Amino acid sequence: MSFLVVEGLSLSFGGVRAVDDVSFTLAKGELLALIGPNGAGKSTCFNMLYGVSRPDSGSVKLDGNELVGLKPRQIWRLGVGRTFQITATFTSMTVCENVQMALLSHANRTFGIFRRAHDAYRDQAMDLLDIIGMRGQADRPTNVLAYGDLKRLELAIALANEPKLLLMDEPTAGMAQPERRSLMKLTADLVRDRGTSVLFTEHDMDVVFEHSHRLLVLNRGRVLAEGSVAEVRADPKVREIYLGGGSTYASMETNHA
Ligand SMILES: Nc1ncnc2c1ncn2[C@@H]1O[C@H](COP(=O)(O)OP(=O)(O)OP(=O)(O)O)[C@@H](O)[C@H]1O
Repeated sequence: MSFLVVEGLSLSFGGVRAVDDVSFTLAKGELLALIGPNGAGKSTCFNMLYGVSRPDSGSVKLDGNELVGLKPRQIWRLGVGRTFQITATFTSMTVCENVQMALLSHANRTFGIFRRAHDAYRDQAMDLLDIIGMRGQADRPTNVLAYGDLKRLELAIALANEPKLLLMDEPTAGMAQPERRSLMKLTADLVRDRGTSVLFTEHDMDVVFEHSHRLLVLNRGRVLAEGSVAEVRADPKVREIYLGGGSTYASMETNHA
């Protein structure tokens, strides 16, 4: 059964139909890539799923619950996590404290109620750092971390909420190729081990082809194609919109042929 059901989602900005009658579904434990050229409507779609923008029309149902009209915090409470294009961590805190903050927030508590800040949820935070391979960096301040480590930390922070659905908006933006692959491999492992559903946007077609279970292609706000990696790659309409894309198209042609 579909866990997320999106139907007829539309939003215009002035005369621009940024998202135009978009419908799709996502199953439990599925990794769905939302791809398309610049300005296709991917971020606008994400913002509507997360309650940041309200659609002009359409419906977003998570496990039967309507999300349209809810605020981001309410959507987060229903088990939707999000990572951002620009990483958001508390730079004055350590790696572990950032995860502890997220765990406290999930438990609806604040520092200082029961234990000292340093101790609260430390063990659980360390478990999450284990998952992302950062236990050894637990007590480093986040402002000295390499960019790839920050992105992994951001994933741990999103996981602290035990999301049933994780929205990842260009999770590998700004990362070098090996780091990109390793972050998405980590995400794919989480999907497999925890049954989390993931919707992600990504410009790197190597990453998309390697890890997605299914692809949804947007162009000018509309769904252009949908299907398995092989189906989408073979679709002439998809090839056409990527023709001007240089390396992106080359990647479609060669690396995975
Ligand atoms: N707040 C806004 N006000 C006006 N127009 C907007 C706004 N947000 C997005 N748009 C327009 O809506 C269309 C879709 O933009 P969107 O950012 O969703 O695309 P995208 O697929 O995420 O692009 P990119 O890959 O470059 O991030 C574009 O034409 C964009 O200029």
